Amino acid sequence: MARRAFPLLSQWASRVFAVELNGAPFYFTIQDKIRGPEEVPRVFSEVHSSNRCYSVLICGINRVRKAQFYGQLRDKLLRDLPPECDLSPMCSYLPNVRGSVVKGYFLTDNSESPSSTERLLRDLLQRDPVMVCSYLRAEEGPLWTQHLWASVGKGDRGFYFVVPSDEPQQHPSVHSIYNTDVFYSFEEARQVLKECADIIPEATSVLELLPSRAATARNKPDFPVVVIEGLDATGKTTLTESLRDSLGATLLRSPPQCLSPWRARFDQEPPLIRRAFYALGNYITAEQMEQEATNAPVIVDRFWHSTASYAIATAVSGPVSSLPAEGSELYRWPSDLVQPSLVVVLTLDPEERKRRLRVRGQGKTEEEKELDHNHLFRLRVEEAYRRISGPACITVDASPSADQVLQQVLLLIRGKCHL
Ligand SMILES: Nc1ncnc2c1ncn2[C@@H]1O[C@H](COP(=O)(O)OP(=O)(O)O)[C@@H](O)[C@H]1O
Ligand SMILES: Nc1ccn([C@@H]2O[C@H](COP(=O)(O)OP(=O)(O)O)[C@@H](O)[C@H]2O)c(=O)n1
Repeated sequence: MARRAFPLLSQWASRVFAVELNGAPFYFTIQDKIRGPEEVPRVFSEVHSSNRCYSVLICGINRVRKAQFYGQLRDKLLRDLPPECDLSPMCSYLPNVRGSVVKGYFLTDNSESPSSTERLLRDLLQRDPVMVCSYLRAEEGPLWTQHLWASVGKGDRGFYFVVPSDEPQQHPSVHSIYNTDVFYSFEEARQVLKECADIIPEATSVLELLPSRAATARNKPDFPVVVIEGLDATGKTTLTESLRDSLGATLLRSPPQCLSPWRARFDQEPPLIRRAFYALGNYITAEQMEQEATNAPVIVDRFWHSTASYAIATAVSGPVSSLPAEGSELYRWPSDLVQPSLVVVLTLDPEERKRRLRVRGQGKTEEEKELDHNHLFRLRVEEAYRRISGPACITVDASPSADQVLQQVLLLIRGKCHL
């Protein structure tokens, strides 16, 4: 077993394992002996007793490499495993220990013989930073055992009984959102791009466009800065352009225009890198906001609410209740990011939003496609929008006509920003 797995092993028996089945996590843990009648965890209860299951967890310390390898591993397993093998995302963590989450995949092999799957997994273990376990039905009784591949250390017999684990209060991914999916300072996001500059040449170009540090908020901008937020097709572009014309305002967006050549490239990257890119876009826009607000009101199409809400809603799965709890520090506005005077979030009935999407008929990001067919994801994004703390934020129903929405938002801006 790779040396990189050793830190993971030190508290192996205290770990909880979560397997994602049909968009919801199922939990199990391990014990070295059976202490009484135990149930079979849901993950295993429907697996035929003659079949095998496996987990492949990614270890190592280089976070950029691990993030990229997670996607590559999925592609490799989908390509090379026998078709009778089912693949589900999984993770393992130490309860309440931030940074203890390791990610990987859970395989259920329904083929006649496990030999080709095992050959592939042995190969992976030799070459890649992974930790592999197999799961077998115990000879007597319905219980399953977990077997760590390769010798583990003195006194460790390398197998455990698999038992159900209580559902944790927080979705396990919540523990790894901080400065991985959502960045809370300019330096944290910039550091990620620095770390990937040798494997993604475009990162250097983005780094060159960045301000030398986050713009320090001046006491009060001369003119108000108003951010318009909302899901795709809620009418942000329509509204922001009308506001610009009505108020003689400057219109900005995040990500800013200067990042356009690199956006598609970073959209292909895993969350760690993609989110750092969008986070840095906000800091570039923040600098422009500060400059422009000395001359005229500023309207901004998307800002930190989008960056944080989409990231949090993607990191967790399942219903709205799996989001970080209301009031969590994960919804806290970064202290080094300029706060707008007002944030307006446009909301729209899902059917009307779909109709507008159809009328517009443009290409969408993968995330926006996901929003379309995943009702729960849409609800999570909208709820995360609501939970973000920091600048004043008002929700506006965007279903009336474009002019009525404009008039309502103008009234709000005049009332709240004394224009
Ligand atoms: N209030 C409105 N009523 C009806 N249609 C609207 C309204 N606002 C925008 N639209 C239309 O809906 C589509 C999406 O609007 P758009 O401004 O591009 O949304 P976004 O920028 O939020 O993705 C466009 O075809 C636009 O003309
Ligand atoms: N400030 C921003 C803006 C967009 N984004 C990401 O970009 C996607 C939406 O951007 P988009 O260009 O499709 O939005 P529209 O302006 O077309 O509605 C979301 O999936 C977010 O993940 C972000 O993270 N931060």
